[in-house]
Amino acid sequence: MTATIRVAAAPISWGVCEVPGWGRVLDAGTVLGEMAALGVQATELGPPGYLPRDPAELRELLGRYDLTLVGGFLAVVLHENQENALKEAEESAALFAACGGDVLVLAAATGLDGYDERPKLTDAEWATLVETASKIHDIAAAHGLHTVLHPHVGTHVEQQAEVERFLADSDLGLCLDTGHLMIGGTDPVELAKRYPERVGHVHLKDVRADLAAEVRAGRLGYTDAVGRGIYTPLGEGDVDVASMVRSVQAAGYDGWYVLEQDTALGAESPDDVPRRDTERSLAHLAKILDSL
Ligand SMILES: O=C1C[C@@H](O)[C@H](O)[C@@H](O)C1=O
Repeated sequence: MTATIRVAAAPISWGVCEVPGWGRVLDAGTVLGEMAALGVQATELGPPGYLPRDPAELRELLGRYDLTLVGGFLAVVLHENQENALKEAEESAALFAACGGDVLVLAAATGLDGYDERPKLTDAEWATLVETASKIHDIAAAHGLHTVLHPHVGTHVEQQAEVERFLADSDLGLCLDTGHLMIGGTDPVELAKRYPERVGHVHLKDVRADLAAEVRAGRLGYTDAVGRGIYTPLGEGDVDVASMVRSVQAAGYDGWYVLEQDTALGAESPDDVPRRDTERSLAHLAKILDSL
């Protein structure tokens, strides 16, 4: 029997990223049209400037492509300037909820542009980070959303010790992003098995282990690694996606599986790369579901 799961896509697979100067950006009509043509049901929102932020306009646009909204990613500084983080969270949560979203995916931004550098936090700043995340959880809950912390390269929750520290210090669930976890040195399958009750959202990515090791060792910058193809379609890298899906399904996970292959389109990259790669990921996922 084929298991039924909720599958969504994310704009980053089409090169749409919150990092200034990341790469060539395809227009929203192309991205949404291709998502719909591939048969995904929903999308994460993507960064400001990509889709309208007026709820009625956004609902109308997504509706035109038969897509619903999962929620969205909010990378914001949590370790200082709490008032600003709470204001941004309130605005994002109100928008996600008004458009039918159910999850706020939070990342502990450094305050620098991009994900290549990471200043160290003091214990006091870490405590503020945890407290701000908890307050954002409450703000989102008031809008009917759940909040998950997304361990992410180039943020303050990247490496295994930081993921474990966050799990110990906070009650929040995690966005289990198989790619960012692996690059940060955490085995996503093992994490999912150890903390099944903390998996609140899933971003499915595949990653080349050789390039991930170079990034971890500090011999390759993250942006350069993305340019060299550290992210691959599902099934073509070194993440055990099948075991991950089996493990979270067996634990009763019933949230979204968001297909995300972080992509930076160069001036010469063909426009059809994101669609082709996502199609390959969907085919791999379908095989996994057939085997459940
Ligand atoms: O969840 C995510 C949102 C993206 O926009 C971000 O750049 C990417 O790395 C990611 O994992």
